[in-house]
Amino acid sequence: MKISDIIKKSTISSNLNIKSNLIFPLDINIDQIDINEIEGEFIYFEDNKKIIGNISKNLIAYLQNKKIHNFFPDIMDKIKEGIIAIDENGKIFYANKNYSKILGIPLYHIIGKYIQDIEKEASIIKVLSTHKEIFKKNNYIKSLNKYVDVKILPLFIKNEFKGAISIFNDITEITNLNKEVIRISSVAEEYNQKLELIKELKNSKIVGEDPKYLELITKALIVSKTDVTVLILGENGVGKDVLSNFIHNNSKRASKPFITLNCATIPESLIESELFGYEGGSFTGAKQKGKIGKFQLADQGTIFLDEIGDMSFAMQAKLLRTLETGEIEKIGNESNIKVDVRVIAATNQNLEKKIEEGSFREDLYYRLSIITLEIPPLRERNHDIILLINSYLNYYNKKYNKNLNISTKAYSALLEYNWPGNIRELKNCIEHAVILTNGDCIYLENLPKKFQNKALEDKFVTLEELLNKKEKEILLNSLISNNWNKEKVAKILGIGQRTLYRKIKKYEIKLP
Ligand SMILES: Nc1ncnc2c1ncn2[C@@H]1O[C@H](COP(=O)(O)OP(=O)(O)OP(=O)(O)O)[C@@H](O)[C@H]1O
Repeated sequence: MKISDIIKKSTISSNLNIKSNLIFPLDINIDQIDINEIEGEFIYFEDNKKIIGNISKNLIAYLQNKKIHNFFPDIMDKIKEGIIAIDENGKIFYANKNYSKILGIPLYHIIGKYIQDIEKEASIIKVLSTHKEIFKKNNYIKSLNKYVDVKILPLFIKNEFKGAISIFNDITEITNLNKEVIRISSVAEEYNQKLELIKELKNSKIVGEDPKYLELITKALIVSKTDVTVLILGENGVGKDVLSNFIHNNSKRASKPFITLNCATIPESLIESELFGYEGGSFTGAKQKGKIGKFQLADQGTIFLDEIGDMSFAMQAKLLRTLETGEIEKIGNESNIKVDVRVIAATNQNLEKKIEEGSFREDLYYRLSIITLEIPPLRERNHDIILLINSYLNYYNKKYNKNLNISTKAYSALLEYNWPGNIRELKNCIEHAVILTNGDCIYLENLPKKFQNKALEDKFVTLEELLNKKEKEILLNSLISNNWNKEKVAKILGIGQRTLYRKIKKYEIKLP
């Protein structure tokens, strides 16, 4: 310890007539003072030939007795920072225990070695030439995959450069925690965007009782209990998104994120960063903070890759690698990151045909289609059309604060329609009608134009077709308005119950 560190400086009158053997230079080390030669109570110190303060002999004796350098290694080992000191050539002459613990290298591998041989890119090496201090926050040490806050100070003795000391904190845990916080808040952001959709899904629930559809839901329920990759096939608007949500919600991952990526709406150039993310500053135009990809957002949860048929061939290879290794390659980050994600993909395209054409990878197809669920189009789920009309009428009545019924004509028109846009089209059509209808009933003219054109086409059918149509309409009308009570309907229409059943079968009327 130096005197200059502990003395209170003040100019002392030179009239004191101090003996010269009581005066020492200010930069002297405590241990260099020979206490036995001192007679008086105080020892005086001078700087530039001026006495600038004194310290009691007792204090000097006490400090000499304590021999601070004996405690020094122990103190240094007890602080949580890692410390290393090198001489002016880079040779390591000191490292505390925490240095060895943080870096996972035993001290005997460090002391006496050159820092240049141990960590080629260590910042302390720079100080050997600049003689300037360095403070770095959140410094990434590549070889150890650790983050540290580091202070590096040059060491001088009598203005001569003698080496450098580096003091650093391991902040890997905090950094990782921070990353997790950022990831979670990105998930929350993603969820916020979907809140409206989720609200709607909750209210509308899954509707479907058609045997084909029920078989599909049962299969989905079995599959949901496993982690296997699922490929959902089906035309636009049949409910692929709904089904993948259903699988996630019934899986053990239900409380974890469900993240969606529509491969058709993301430009080819962005899809890799959307899926895998990138490190800050890894390419021109990259955000400073970097970006967390959907795979990382979905960690422990499910990722839904919609319109997978639109993914580019190059991207398909990267996706396959992730599916096979369970790791992602973040752009700008050399080490791969492990993720635990269940993958559900969907498409309305014929992937086998795409394989033949050479635009879809066969190996990816087999990896994705371990389980394939095909959703039947709405036109093949006659009975579900009725259920969906009723369900959406209910839903939109509530939403728009109305209490509308549907006229028989409008009902028949909806039932006979071919529904190329499937459930989405039906849903939109009911919403359209509910919004535009004043009064208490939705009539044919309240439906979108395409249904009215269909009604006009009726003029060109044969008499028999027209009669059949009318008969079906009357039957349906009676069944609906009598709550599907067949006995009552047969009575009202003046026909036997058997005849009624025959006609129901003939006109393929599905009973609820
Ligand atoms: N079984 C169902 N019961 C009630 N509503 C459904 C059902 N299936 C789908 N829907 C509704 O139909 C609409 C279309 O569904 P979804 O988006 O899941 O279809 P998709 O097949 O994924 O469409 P796309 O091919 O355009 O991606 C949504 O509004 C959804 O709520």
